[in-house]
Amino acid sequence: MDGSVDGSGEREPVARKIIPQWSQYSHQHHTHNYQNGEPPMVSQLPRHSITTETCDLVCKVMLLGDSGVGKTCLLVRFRDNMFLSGNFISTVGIDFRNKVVMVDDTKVKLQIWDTAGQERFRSVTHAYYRDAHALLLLYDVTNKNSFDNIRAWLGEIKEYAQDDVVIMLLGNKCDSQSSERMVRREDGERIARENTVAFMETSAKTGQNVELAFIAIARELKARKNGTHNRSSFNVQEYVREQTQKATCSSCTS
Ligand SMILES: Nc1nc2c(ncn2[C@@H]2O[C@H](COP(=O)(O)OP(=O)(O)OP(=O)(O)O)[C@@H](O)[C@H]2O)c(=O)[nH]1
Ligand SMILES: [Mg+2]
Repeated sequence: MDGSVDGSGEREPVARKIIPQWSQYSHQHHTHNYQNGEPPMVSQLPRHSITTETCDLVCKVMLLGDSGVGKTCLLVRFRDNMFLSGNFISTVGIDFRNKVVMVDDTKVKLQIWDTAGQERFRSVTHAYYRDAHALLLLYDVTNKNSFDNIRAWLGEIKEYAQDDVVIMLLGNKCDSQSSERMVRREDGERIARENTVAFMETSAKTGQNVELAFIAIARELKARKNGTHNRSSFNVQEYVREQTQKATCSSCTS
């Protein structure tokens, strides 16, 4: 992998100063608590307050998908390299974490917004789509319904997000036993192809492809920023395909 840099436990200072009660999850305490028990209003959120600090690029990435598909776990795996096993505590409203990654010589800050998959929070999360540079749309390979809902999610994205938003479809929980699997990899590939979005299967539990998903997004956004985004220079779908094939090949030979 190309040098992902963890913030080494460094907390995101600007956001935390503004609303220190946020983002209180940890391995033992996986909760999403908001002031007065309510998700914050859009205007209270720090998205415009996050400075670029010493980063060359700041990208806003949103995690979307049905409740229980593993959005929070994916974020925690990426940010803290941990897996939140045990009781499932559904996200309330929206939450975020920052992580800085290196893409070649560029320091990219990913501001990752973890949304609640539950229907009742949809109107809260819709308000954030328009500012997102990239969307990671998850389904759970052991939950057919979460896959069937992908078309509806893509419809919402079309309605609320920017036209040029980068979308990546992720079939999460690919660590699951084959008897539990309800969605074949080919089905994920097909719907991604039909909608011209990148695709891979991930596991927040084992970490498989988690870093790759975020790094691919960072690479794509960097290429766009540099104005080098055209078919010949960088294509996120091809990049993901190549990288996942490489990973498969090396695990076959090892
Ligand atoms: N086996 C397996 N279980 C996972 C994986 N990712 C998440 N889970 C489990 O799935 C459940 C839901 O995970 P969450 O990350 O909280 O789901 P979510 O998408 O954030 O759900 P909402 O916050 O309600 O939208 C938890 O019990 C996790 O332990 C995975 O990759 N593999
Ligand atoms: Mg969650």
